[in-house]
Amino acid sequence: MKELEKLRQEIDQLDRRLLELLHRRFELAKAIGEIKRREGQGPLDLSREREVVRKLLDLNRGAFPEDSLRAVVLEIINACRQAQEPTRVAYLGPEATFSHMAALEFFGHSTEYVPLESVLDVFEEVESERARFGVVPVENSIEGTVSITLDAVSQYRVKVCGEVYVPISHHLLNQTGRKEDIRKVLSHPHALAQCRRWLRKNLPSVAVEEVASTALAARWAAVDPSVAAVASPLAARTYHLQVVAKHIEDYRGNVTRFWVIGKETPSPSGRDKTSLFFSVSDRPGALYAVLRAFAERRINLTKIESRPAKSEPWRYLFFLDCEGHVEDPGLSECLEEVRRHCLHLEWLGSYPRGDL
Ligand SMILES: O=C(O)C(=O)C[C@]1(C(=O)O)C=C[C@@H](O)C=C1
Repeated sequence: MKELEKLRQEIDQLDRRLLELLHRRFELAKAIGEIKRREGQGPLDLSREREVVRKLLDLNRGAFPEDSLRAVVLEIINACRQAQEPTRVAYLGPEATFSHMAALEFFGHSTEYVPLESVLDVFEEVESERARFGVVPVENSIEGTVSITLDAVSQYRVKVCGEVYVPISHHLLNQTGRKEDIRKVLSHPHALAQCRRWLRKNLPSVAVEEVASTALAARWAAVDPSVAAVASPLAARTYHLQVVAKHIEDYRGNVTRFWVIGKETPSPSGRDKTSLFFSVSDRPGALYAVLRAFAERRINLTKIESRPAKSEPWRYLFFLDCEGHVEDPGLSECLEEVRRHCLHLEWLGSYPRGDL
């Protein structure tokens, strides 16, 4: 037998074994689902999921690429969780936005997705429990905070229960893949801003127009041959577009952080983050007293940002993210002290940290 045939036979045998193992894993997850239902627990245990992924990544000594291993394992867990209870997830649509990519990364392909028109629609869908989770952008490494998300999280009765980082890379897409056919370029203002130099250099006389999302631009390009969209590779696949040019952003290392919002709190995973917001009285040292409480306990802050309180001019809400889980004794004691220095303090959630 030829060597190639022999190797293929071995792969076929291994694939059959993988399939058997997948079925067995699926049955075990269903049995766990039954126990959770009897005990009145929801199917999702984000901390356990992160632990399963981390254990396998730690064990990975072979040549199989880490990114691919992570994607395969997450997809298997997602299918098992979906078998326990179908999960409806809302995201900032339309299909093929970066929020959609974040949702797919977190919840996999076997989940029921609801694309919605605005960030507030996603919050409303989750608050009213029409969707169990929502995925919204919170911060971009170049453009900064998505203020509508911070404002909404302080107003709606939802919690932050996860985070996902998605590398942002823009492609120029149209129906033919030919630059000469382009009369107009459409995209979201952030995407256009991130590709401004490239567009000016490579398409100097072509009109550039802003639309509500990169995915909407791709939808336009799919029906108008004179239009090109600045959008994601997922948009190219979803709307059957050709790539005119890849990675046209002016800055590399562009990443967006997304929040997963819902009504549950993952248990501590050992690698968590906590988000909160607070207001302090208008006097010297008020903010310092809050920050000192974290500093004295050596609790690392990963972000702090102020937003107008809106109830009164020149009053602010401070949004803060720190390392740790609200159930960690050090952090819970810290928050007790912080509360004494604040006019108002609200905990927004503790969740496993996303992988950068
Ligand atoms: O361990 C559990 O609690 C399970 O339900 C199994 C499992 C998995 O497939 O590994 C599935 C869903 C949960 O979110 C966590 C893990």
